Amino acid sequence: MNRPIIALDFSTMAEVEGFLTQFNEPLFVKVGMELYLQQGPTIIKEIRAMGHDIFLDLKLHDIPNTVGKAMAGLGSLDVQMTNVHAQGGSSMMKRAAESFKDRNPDGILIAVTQLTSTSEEMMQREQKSILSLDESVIHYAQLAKDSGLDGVVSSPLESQLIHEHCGNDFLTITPGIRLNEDSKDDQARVVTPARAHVLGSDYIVVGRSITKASNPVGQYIKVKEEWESGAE
Ligand SMILES: O=C(O)c1cc(=O)[nH]c(=O)n1[C@@H]1O[C@H](COP(=O)(O)O)[C@@H](O)[C@H]1O
Repeated sequence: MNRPIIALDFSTMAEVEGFLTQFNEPLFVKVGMELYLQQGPTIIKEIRAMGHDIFLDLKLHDIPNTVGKAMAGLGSLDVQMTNVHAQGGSSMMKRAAESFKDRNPDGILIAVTQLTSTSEEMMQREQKSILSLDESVIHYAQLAKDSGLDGVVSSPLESQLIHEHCGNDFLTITPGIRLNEDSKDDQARVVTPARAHVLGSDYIVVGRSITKASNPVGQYIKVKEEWESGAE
């Protein structure tokens, strides 16, 4: 079972250090826009030096040339996973994959399908999509697969469908994870770690349930046990 990925949604190195030094094991952590855009590439070096694996989540979405060039930079950083937005299209994703894999052949490149903060009602009202949420996620997953990516980001609610359409080796990375007692915050499609296991997600991404807990290590262990056992 892959370790739960902890979203380090902090803005300073001091907060990151304060959080990570509580743990006595190598973690898989996510560095997102909030942290990377304020601390830059140094944060990657610092976290790698502490022995943790990194998912660099910048969700690149621009014209193919720009994303290709930006991915060349990210490919030179020592990260284990990174992502783009599938809505940027197949040419953009192909350029991203070429640039990233050229420099980091073992790195995992994934694409966001529909954000877990998006509901079906919102998708149809704001994106004017004629597809259902499931259809849209499958469409983008297939496009990402055909463009040479390793997997997609979605809610665990779509993991089974993605595996049915794109195969079991195509990775499903799933945020929007909440324990039963947690609030949903700004997420629309939420699932417990146990349910994500049952639905066949390959990775779960967990932020506030762990980072805002009074005992983050205890909460991480709880999430990990639920995720590994599939029982709440
Ligand atoms: O790409 C992501 O990681 C991502 C995609 C998505 O659809 N939804 C989503 O929540 N995320 C990220 O996953 C994390 C979820 O955080 P929490 O809601 O605090 O658990 C955040 O850092 C989001 O940026």
